[in-house]
Amino acid sequence: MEVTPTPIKDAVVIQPRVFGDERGFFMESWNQKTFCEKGLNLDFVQDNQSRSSRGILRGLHYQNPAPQGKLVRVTAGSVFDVIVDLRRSSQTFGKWFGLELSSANKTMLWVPPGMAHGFLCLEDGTDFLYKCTDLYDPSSEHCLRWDDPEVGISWPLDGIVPQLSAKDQNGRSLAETVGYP
Ligand SMILES: Cc1cn([C@H]2C[C@H](O)[C@@H](COP(=O)(O)OP(=O)(O)O[C@H]3O[C@@H](C)C(=O)[C@@H](O)[C@H]3O)O2)c(=O)[nH]c1=O
Repeated sequence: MEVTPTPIKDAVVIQPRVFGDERGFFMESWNQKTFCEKGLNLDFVQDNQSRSSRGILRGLHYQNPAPQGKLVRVTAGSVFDVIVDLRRSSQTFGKWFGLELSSANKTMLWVPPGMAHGFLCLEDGTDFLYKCTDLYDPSSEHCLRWDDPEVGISWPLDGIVPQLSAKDQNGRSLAETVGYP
């Protein structure tokens, strides 16, 4: 597998090794030893899956306290996945990074604790899978608004009018964010 840095400190793009044959393909989506050898010494305690239609935008979510690191990927369809650094001591505080994750490219993103995370679904029937380093804690969940001008995310909307949950429609700006130290 290949691990590539992103502009956000500690966040990396992971390209798994894919073994294709006449039956289809095989890949390791998580292997504690090989990830550890690449500097990703991770303990996961929860796995999640969501299905979305084209135009659904989930995010940008974070838990504070009890931040979650997330290893994210797509097994059907495609998304534009985004992280925003909320660590006030980080040189990239307030900066965003985004990339396409799809069943075709099989790319994964390691989202370290301290990020707001979300995605725009680009295809109907998209399945989004992720492993988390901490448990879901509704009492500590927050939402950074997807279109905060101070963050300035360039979403690939291409005519899409994003559809958000009621909770996400009430996301806060970066200035109002409960950030991390
Ligand atoms: C996130 C989560 C939700 N739920 C429940 C609560 C609610 O009734 C229902 C849907 O929850 P949400 O609307 O928060 O689901 P969703 O908008 O998909 O939330 C997810 O968005 C992406 C972008 C992330 O990064 C995740 O960490 C998570 O916040 O599922 C759990 O039981 N466990 C969980 O871990």
